[in-house]
Amino acid sequence: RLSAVEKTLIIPTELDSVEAELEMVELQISELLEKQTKLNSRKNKLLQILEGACSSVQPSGSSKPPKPSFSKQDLQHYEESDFSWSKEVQAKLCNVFQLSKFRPLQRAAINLSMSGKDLFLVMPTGRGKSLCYQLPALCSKGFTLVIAPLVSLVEDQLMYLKSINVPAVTLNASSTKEDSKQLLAGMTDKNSPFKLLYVTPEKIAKSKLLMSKLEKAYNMGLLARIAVDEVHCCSQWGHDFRPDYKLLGILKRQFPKVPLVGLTATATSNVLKDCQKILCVQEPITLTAPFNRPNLYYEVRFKHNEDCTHQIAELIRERYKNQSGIVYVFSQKDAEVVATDLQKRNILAQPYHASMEPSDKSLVHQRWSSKKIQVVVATVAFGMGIDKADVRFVIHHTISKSIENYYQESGRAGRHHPDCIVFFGFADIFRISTMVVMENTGQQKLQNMVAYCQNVDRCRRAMMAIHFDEVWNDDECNQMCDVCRHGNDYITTDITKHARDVVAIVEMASSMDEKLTPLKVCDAWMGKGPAKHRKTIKVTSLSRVEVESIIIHLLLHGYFSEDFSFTPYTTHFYLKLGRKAALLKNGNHSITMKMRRKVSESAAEKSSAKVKGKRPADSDDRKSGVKKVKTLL
Ligand SMILES: Nc1ncnc2c1ncn2[C@@H]1O[C@H](COP(=O)(O)OP(=O)(O)OP(=O)(O)O)[C@@H](O)[C@H]1O
Ligand SMILES: [Mg+2]
Ligand SMILES: [Zn+2]
Repeated sequence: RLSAVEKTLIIPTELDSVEAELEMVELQISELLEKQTKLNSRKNKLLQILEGACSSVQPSGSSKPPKPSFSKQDLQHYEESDFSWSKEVQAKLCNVFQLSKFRPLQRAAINLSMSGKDLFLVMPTGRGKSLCYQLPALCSKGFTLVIAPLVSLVEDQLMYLKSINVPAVTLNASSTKEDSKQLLAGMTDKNSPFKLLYVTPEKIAKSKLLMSKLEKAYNMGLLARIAVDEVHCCSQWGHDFRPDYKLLGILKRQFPKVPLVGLTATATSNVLKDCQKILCVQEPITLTAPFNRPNLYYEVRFKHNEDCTHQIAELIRERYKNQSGIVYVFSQKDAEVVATDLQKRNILAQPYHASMEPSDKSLVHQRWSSKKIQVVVATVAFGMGIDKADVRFVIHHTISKSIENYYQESGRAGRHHPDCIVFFGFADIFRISTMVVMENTGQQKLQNMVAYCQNVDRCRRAMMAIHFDEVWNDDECNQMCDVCRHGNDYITTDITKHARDVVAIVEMASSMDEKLTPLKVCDAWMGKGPAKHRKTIKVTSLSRVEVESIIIHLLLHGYFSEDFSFTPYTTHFYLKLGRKAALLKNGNHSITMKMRRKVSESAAEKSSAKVKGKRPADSDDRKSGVKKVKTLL
């Protein structure tokens, strides 16, 4: 038997090696999971392609004729506006919802639903799915039952509906007895005191009283429709499975004659098939609005902090002369500052953010819509109800906090070949990161956005498509993104040595019980840190942009990770070693990275001044004669 002393000597060593091995196992697990996700998405893609191929080569004499699916002609029929309810629908669109026209597929979805069909509606986030059940609810006898996953989501909807005087209610844990009683009575009132009843799926599962009232309303013909929002939550294969959604099959079983509409922004065909089974819907029609907006040009530019507003001003004054646009910024303060900066440069710009008086906000909106001002410098608060066809540019002064947000914000651009440019700044990543620190998947979503910006070799649309789980063919971009337009304007480099050097800096700091922010790490690595660090650091000769790109790459790939520290006033972002950092100890491990070729800045600037009216990408295009290309590293 080991003596106590021997134990204290031997066990720590073994513990170390077990821990190291565990780390490796965890790493392998996470890599396998990543691989699984990729393979699954590839599988789905192949299945869909196969599905398409099979249906087009179906032999005519085959024993099982293909199921009649919803054809283009069918869709055309439902896009018409000569149904018996069309006049009322149009009037309510204008008078109640205060919208001038439908967005793609909204009319078809509403007509299908009004015709009593079961429907799955897949439409990108922010495109107006809610209208597709709210408007029919107003044009039908009785009320519509809406299932939504979150109380907060329901509250948002109720607030909005209240503001436009649509009677809607919810039954949840915080409803008082008196309210619940009144509400339940309303369900069987022929005069329907409300047109929409929102509940969470738990409520359906748990409240027998609710089910019995629904039954009664159904028998009286007052249950007009069932809407299941975020319908992908039914399926375990979806990205947001909620067990209570599994029980919603009861609705179609109990109320087979009530049309159901399921809504989601992201669902593959397999997920939808699963939802169909779970919800017990026989033959739903699926309408899918393509996420792709072919006329938008997507571009990412590096942000060199001080002159970002200058660059934006140049763009607005030259390329977008007299044309409307939006500049999205990170904070209310930024909105004020950037707007003032632009004004100083003789651009008609005004800020827009949540703390402004409602009357001021609508004044800015009005002035912009009527072209009295050219640019709105806005936080994300600027969004609701913007539908201006001639928005020529949407420039992001700061990256969005997720691809979903970016898609939605850049989507505010109009129909005439607008440019969507995002300025990708190193420091901004950490500002946003600390802002979303409390959100469940905040960091992951931000990382995806950062990866979108950092990407140099994949079509921007492809990146979004993958994110939204869409089938995508790279040719469809038509060179309408900077990556497609510039083809192979990047190089692949081995950065292992650099990675070791910069990881060593963070390691050194932590051995001295110090924490470094990403900016401090950059400085230290470039030899600008405090003297006590400089002795032990291998100072790099890389440029600032290169240094930043490498740190971002290491962060995205798990060699670094975020280390938050909270004070009563603010949250700090420090870098610490990530789960993969240990791999660098292995002499055989290597890291490669794809980087943009660096165009000599003065040359780029000169040519961008010349290409008035051309697309931004042309300014640093190889074709435009900029030959001074210096490769990175
Ligand atoms: N036809 C239209 N014209 C202009 N704006 C519209 C139209 N239809 C809807 N909108 C606006 O679009 C915004 C987003 O709508 P909605 O909340 O229904 O999106 P959604 O598709 O449900 O997105 P998510 O997937 O994020 O839930 C709302 O501000 C709504 O007023
Ligand atoms: Mg919605
Ligand atoms: Zn592209």
